[in-house]
Amino acid sequence: MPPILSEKGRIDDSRARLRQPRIGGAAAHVRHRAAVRFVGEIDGPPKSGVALGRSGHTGRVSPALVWFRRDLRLHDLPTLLSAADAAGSATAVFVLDDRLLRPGPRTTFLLRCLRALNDDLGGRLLVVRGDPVTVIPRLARDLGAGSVHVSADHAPYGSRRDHAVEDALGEVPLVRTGSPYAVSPGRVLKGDGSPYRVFTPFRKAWLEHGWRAPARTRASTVTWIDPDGIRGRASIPADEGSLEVALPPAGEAAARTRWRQFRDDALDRYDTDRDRPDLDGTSRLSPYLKFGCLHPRTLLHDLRDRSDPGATTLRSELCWRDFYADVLHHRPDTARRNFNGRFDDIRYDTGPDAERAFAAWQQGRTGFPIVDAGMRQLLAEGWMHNRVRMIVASFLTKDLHLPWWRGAQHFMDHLVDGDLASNQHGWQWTAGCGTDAAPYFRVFNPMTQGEKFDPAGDYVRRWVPELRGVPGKGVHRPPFGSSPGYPDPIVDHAHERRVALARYAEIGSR
Ligand SMILES: Cc1cc2nc3c(=O)[nH]c(=O)nc-3n(C[C@H](O)[C@H](O)[C@H](O)COP(=O)(O)OP(=O)(O)OC[C@H]3O[C@@H](n4cnc5c(N)ncnc54)[C@H](O)[C@@H]3O)c2cc1C
Repeated sequence: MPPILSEKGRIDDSRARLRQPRIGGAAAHVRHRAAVRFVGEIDGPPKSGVALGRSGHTGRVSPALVWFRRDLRLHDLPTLLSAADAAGSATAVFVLDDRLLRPGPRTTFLLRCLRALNDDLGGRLLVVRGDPVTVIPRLARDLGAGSVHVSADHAPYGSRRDHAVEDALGEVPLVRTGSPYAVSPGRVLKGDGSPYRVFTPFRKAWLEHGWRAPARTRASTVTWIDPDGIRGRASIPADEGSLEVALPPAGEAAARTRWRQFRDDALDRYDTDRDRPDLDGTSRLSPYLKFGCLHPRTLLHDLRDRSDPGATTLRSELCWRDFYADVLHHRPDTARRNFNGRFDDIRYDTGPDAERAFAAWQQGRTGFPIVDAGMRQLLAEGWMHNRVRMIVASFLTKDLHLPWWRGAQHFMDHLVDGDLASNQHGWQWTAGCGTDAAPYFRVFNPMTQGEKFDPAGDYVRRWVPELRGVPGKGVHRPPFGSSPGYPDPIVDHAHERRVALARYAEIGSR
């Protein structure tokens, strides 16, 4: 069954939903097969290379445009089914949108993923630079495209942009199929139609809602048009020479390899190891999920027969990702503002001392070893372990009394997986002002957190060379002045905890 289009090409999933079972239901596979049969390749043997020219389907003459954004893969990509269903051939396009491409490790990783996608498409990725609102309609016109196919973007900028593109396309429909989430934002609602604000009931409803089976797609699902000679074609920019961040290998093949490795070697222990920054205990799939080199549905499908603690915990973590996207979808203002407006009145530190403290936090020179290790890992790898993200965020907001959004901005500048929904709400959760927030009185003690989750001190010694001479877990409480080059603590944690609680009490009574 083809995607069902309503006015202006928006997908009306409600009918499709009724007919499609979820969580790997067999009928979902049948649908995918039926949808692309005229292309004749989805279940057949792979062709050598990427198919060229017309598929032989004569009923539809206009080619399609497949616009890649946060879905830089070819497997399990429903957009390809919708394009194959709509047209005999398609142009694959990516728009280098300067509003999103700030120099930094995330952009470098994205460009590497684009190169990998281009290779997977046999060099047939059309890259253009500019504002998608003008570029996409111009391309559609130039190429005589009958439809433009995308995965839906639910983030504030992306959804505004897509509505503007849709308006500028006029008669040519923008066909949204799927999204970067297992369950698209806005789908899981309470009985009264309102959104969830608390994770645990959301997860229950999310599990009951379920997700579709993976879309059976590959490069040859669509007959790709050679973009050579198309007006405005740009090349994929070269890597920044100065980048000193150690990035993971980019692209879909690397993502799938990492997933298999994690699933086969570490998933069994994930529920216990995931809080240990000294171990390689988490999947490190977040950069791939960020750019859609891998879809969470693919992972959830692989986990479908597993109810062991490791698989159950991973399913739950993937649900957090969907939850935060859902929260941001319903409350786009929370990208910049407190989810809980009561926190608008909290007092922050300002002035030169506060700025010095912020700089020390950014550079990993606070004198709190686990905080400094995390901040240095962020600068070196563009990634930080989840437990340590919580510790450094708690430290910034509750020990240094600085606003969460300053820390969130620093994270967005450096994280390869930097994602508005997960980042802003991860910060708000820790600061106490978010949905489902940690109680405001929970102030992480960086020393005891370090001793508990980095019990032998290996994580700290890896990232803070000045402390390599301090053995065992003593590294979390180095004696004052004992390690040359390493700063003494910039604040007294016990005192700052009391200050934080007093400031929370002030807003609590208003
Ligand atoms: C202050 C703060 C900021 C954060 N910023 C981001 C961000 O910008 N981008 C981002 O992807 N994650 C963010 N997270 C969530 C989490 O830290 C990362 O997703 C995780 O560390 C990525 O490593 P992993 O892939 O090995 O995770 P795993 O433990 O292997 O988890 C698998 C996947 O589940 C999802 N996931 C796991 N935990 C969370 C969570 N708490 N919230 C949302 N999704 C989760 C991620 O997609 C992750 O890749 C943030 C958390 C905090 C506390």
